Amino acid sequence: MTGVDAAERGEELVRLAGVHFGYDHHAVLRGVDLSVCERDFIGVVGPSGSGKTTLLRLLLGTNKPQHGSITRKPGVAVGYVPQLETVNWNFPVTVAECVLMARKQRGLPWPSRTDKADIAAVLDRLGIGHLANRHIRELSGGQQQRMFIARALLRRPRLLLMDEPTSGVDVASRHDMLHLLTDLHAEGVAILITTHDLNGVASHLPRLVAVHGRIVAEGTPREVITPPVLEETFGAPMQVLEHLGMPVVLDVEGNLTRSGSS
Ligand SMILES: Nc1ncnc2c1ncn2[C@@H]1O[C@H](COP(=O)(O)OP(=O)(O)OP(=O)(O)O)[C@@H](O)[C@H]1O
Repeated sequence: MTGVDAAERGEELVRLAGVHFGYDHHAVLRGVDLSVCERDFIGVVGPSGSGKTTLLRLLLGTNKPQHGSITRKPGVAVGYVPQLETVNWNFPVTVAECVLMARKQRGLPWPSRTDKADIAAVLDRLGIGHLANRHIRELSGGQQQRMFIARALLRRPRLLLMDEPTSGVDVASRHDMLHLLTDLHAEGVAILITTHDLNGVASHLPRLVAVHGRIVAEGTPREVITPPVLEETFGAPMQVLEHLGMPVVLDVEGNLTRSGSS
């Protein structure tokens, strides 16, 4: 990092250096150098299958690098919010029970009084306190997303990793989600999300990482949302205009695009 970056971004929480990772010897990410710092709010963009979720799991620690190293600041709790499509919604649990899973390592199958109070507080904070006893399947997509954020927050994370927090929700819910994440960031939580939405989400974030089997570019939206970087990342030519000081991505026909894959 440059001196300016280091001052603005704060101390490093996790650093990947020369990381390679693949499934069954099929390489997914190669030569990844990436730092996530205490004041970061990062969006990871790239087409489907480019390695975004794999990168999140490396940062979380559930994927171990085959080459290279991952250094973590000791004692940093990391919260993870999965992509909703990957969740088994038939699992017979209520919202409160699902959130309590964040504390399962404490060994008790039932919640303590402190657990109950903490769960109620975090669900209220996320505006879903009234849904605590509902089955998880009965929630809307936006509410399910909030439930997983509640579960992640119960661990009091310094770093929150979220896979596609705005996919499949309407514009108002997307707006609410970005507000919530901005508030958490202002409270001192470092945030890294993946997104396919270049115009609605990525261009509003302070820092972006473009991924396609490797890190193609990293920096501010103005540095990353450029025709050469987008073409290298998404494999398709795109135009970039500027509107109210922010980049706006259009496909070759001049239509607004959510990502290179749509
Ligand atoms: N558990 C797994 N076993 C084998 N291959 C996997 C596994 N998870 C992911 N892959 C493969 O690794 C590649 C990268 O997947 P990853 O989920 O990281 O991509 P992504 O950028 O998050 O995609 P999307 O935007 O569709 O969520 C893909 O080719 C995928 O099929």
